[in-house]
Amino acid sequence: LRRSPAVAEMRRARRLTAKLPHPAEYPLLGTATLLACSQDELYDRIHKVASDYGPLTRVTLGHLTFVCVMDPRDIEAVMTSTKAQNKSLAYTVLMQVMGMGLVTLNGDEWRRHRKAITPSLHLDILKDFVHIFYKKGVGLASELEQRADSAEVFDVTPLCGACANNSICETVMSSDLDDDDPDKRNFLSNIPKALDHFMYRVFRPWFISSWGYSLHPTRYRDYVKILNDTNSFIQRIVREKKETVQKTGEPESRPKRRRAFLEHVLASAEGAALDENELVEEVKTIVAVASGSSMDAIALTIYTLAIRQDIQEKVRDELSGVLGEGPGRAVEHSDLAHMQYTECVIKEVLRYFSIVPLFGRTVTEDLALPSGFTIPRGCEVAFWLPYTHRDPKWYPEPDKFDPDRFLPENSRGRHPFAFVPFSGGPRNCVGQRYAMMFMKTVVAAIVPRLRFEIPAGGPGRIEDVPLALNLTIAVRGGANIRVHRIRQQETLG
Ligand code: HEM
Repeated sequence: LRRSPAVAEMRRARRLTAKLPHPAEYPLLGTATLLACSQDELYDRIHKVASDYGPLTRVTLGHLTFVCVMDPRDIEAVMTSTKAQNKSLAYTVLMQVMGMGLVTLNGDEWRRHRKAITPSLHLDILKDFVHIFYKKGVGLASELEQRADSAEVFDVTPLCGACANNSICETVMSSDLDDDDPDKRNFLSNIPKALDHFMYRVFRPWFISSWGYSLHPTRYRDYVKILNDTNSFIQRIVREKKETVQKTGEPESRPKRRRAFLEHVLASAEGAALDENELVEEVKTIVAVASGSSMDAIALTIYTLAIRQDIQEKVRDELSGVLGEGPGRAVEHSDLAHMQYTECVIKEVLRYFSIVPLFGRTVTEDLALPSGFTIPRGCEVAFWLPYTHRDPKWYPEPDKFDPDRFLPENSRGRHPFAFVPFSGGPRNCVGQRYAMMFMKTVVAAIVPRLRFEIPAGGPGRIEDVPLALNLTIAVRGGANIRVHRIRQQETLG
């Protein structure tokens, strides 16, 4: 675990950042009182602080000093600097929930894990996952069709969560896990609960240490049970897979198509660098980070299409051109390159909503930024993407939802770090290609089959969608929609 910086260093960091614009700070707690609110209010509160004091702001939480960096030129300097490759101290809590894997590790440990994991997320391996993504997308479509028959209004997020979680379980852990396995069901339902605990603690410094959290007995009991159940389920899967590989020489002898990510790691020379416990931690990390982000990205894409019927129709037109009329044929990997407009819509969703909006680093040596300020060592850095992704300097009319911004001719000249939904530099998202393939395939499975609509009383404009922050972004009050089956003659014109 990382230690807090020494007292002298913390004082220096506080002193040297004092001139940065910042909201009111109170003794001992700093700005924490401003941020200790419900998750429903959190997004708006942080965004107001960023808008009032950005693009370079100081926020203090207890003894920690954060510099919030929101200009793309400064973001690039931090994300690519060797002085800022370690994660923020706030990740100490995340480590307990997610495991000691890529998201939370630092230094040589992180480098060793990244080297062991990256080859098993290679394009050649991901290509074989497309048929699983498609199968799960069709499963989501049939769940939605049942709601179409009853004409009900419902929150689409949990269904997207089930689709994402099942895809991840099958592609990351095991392709032969039964959906009715009670441990698997318990595991999947625990992921969002674990992340809730994280968000609750991270903005309440008095709950950050385990001892502090144990003073809240009900929450703490629930938290410990979730952790124990999660660990034992993943241990079981890793052991089973390892035994199979040792006993039968699998997965080398098994058709490549049916292998999950974990089996690739176990079979690879690079993966041998991780022992069984490290592998458990890594799987825990990947499942946790991939599931919430993929769920919210799909739910927000559907919600956006429900609000913007014109964009929904354009996506459907493009898909019928690629896959054929009606539901079309099954998506193949080679089809994805022909879904240019669909990709632009997904990228605009990632810009507009910044699915993982907040993450951070720590600065190990003084770090000079292009804007002129030097971040003192011992400071934590926070990135708040909703500010960066809506900066009018890079996105004219930033509050307008416009997928055409991502056409190649309209992206020219934009700073590469003005669009960082997957972070950037050496610690970027290792699953970014997986995520884009998953989202495109699921959209291609559902949009030809169903029409999405916002019920009366819902937001008429994307600008009016209220957002909640729970590590990832979701629609406050639920992504409530209504769906209709698409009849064949409608698509035939
Ligand atoms: C829409 C979906 C996704 C979004 C928006 C997203 C975004 C991000 C962001 C912003 C980070 C940096 C976090 C930080 O610095 O603390 C990150 C890291 C990471 N993501 Fe993703 N992610 C997505 C999906 C996935 C998927 C599907 C996987 C795995 C298959 C994945 C695995 C990871 C891992 C392992 C890291 C840590 C990388 C490292 O530090 O070396 N993510 N992601």
